[in-house]
Amino acid sequence: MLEAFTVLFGMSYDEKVLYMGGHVLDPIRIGTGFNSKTDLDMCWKHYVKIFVHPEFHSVTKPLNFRDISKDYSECTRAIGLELLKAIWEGLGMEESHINEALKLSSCFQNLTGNLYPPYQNPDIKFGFVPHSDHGLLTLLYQNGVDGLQIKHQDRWVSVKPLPNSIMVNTCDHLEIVTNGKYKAVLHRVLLNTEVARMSVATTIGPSLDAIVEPIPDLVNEDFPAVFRGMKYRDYLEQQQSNSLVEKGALNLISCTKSLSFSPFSQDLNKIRSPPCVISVATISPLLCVASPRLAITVRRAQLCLSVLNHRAPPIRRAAISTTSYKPSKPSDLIRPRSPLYKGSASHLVSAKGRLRRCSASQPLVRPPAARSRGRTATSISISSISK
Ligand SMILES: O=C(O)CCC(=O)C(=O)O
Ligand SMILES: [Fe+2]
Repeated sequence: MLEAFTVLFGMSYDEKVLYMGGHVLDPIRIGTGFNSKTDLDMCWKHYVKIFVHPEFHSVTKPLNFRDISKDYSECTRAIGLELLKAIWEGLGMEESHINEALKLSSCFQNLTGNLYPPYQNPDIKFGFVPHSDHGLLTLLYQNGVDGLQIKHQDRWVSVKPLPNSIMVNTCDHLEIVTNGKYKAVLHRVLLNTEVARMSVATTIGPSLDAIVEPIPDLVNEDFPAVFRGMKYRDYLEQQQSNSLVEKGALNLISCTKSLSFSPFSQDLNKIRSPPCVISVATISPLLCVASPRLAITVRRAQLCLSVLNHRAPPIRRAAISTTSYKPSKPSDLIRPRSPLYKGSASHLVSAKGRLRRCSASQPLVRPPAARSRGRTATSISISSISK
């Protein structure tokens, strides 16, 4: 898949311009930064974003892109849905019940190729600014170049790309539907001055028409709903149309009242009025596999309280280890080809609305997977770190 995106990024401006500058809900978009209209100077990257489910879309060139991306999307969707099943089970929730609430049979899935050309400029720090993803889970494949970091216990921690592995990030809608039991993981990408980084991210979310709110089974007196319901399509549009500011979109639908946790209920009663924000992600909930404690951080201005001792939902391990991404087409990403990307110029980098050329003459580092002919991606690393 990386290879197909590499060819796509390397195509001429004329071939790509068709997909540039559209609406955030257009099924195929090519651009620069996060949202070309709002944050040109903040994210040093190019992207291709394609909606692949419930309707499958594809660019027409490169010619093999359609087949490869269809195959990749189907495999990763199967993994994502299997992981979600394990999560529902761990929380003691009825699978059918939650699938209905999120309308998962017509779940939304997008496929994003990210290209971060090497760059050195003291004014631009990030390939991708700190953010959380909008969906339920994001499955991420990287080309082996460092840069990705996640926020863990208020510190940014580098996540080493593991060869042949897909990393899983928990996203905003998992936090919403589980009423904050699972936290969307904050992540960012630092710029690399030497080599280009590439990643393929596929996010699986509820149906675009689902109005998502905390599932009633997880709402009670001790844990009142921490988010308001919102249609996923509206959330997506809002999140994608604005600058990404950490968990800005999620915070907008955070409830600011009725916080009555013990043992801090007294303190929390004092901070019922806005702008109290609950559930800033300090721990990726999937880290619960390793850590049985889930921290919920409640913040109001400078005030931080930690509510601990909530038992973390167990993950059904079998679900994680029995499913893996197996490219079924020989043309897929693991086929070696050297170098992946050479000498061509990309016109995609723009600043303040002007398109300017960016030479990407440095070859991309070959993904570790490419070195081992015929190997499949066999492991899934959960987005988190072990201490
Ligand atoms: O390139 C990466 O590793 C991260 C990409 C990402 O966060 C995203 O596409 O949402
Ligand atoms: Fe992301």
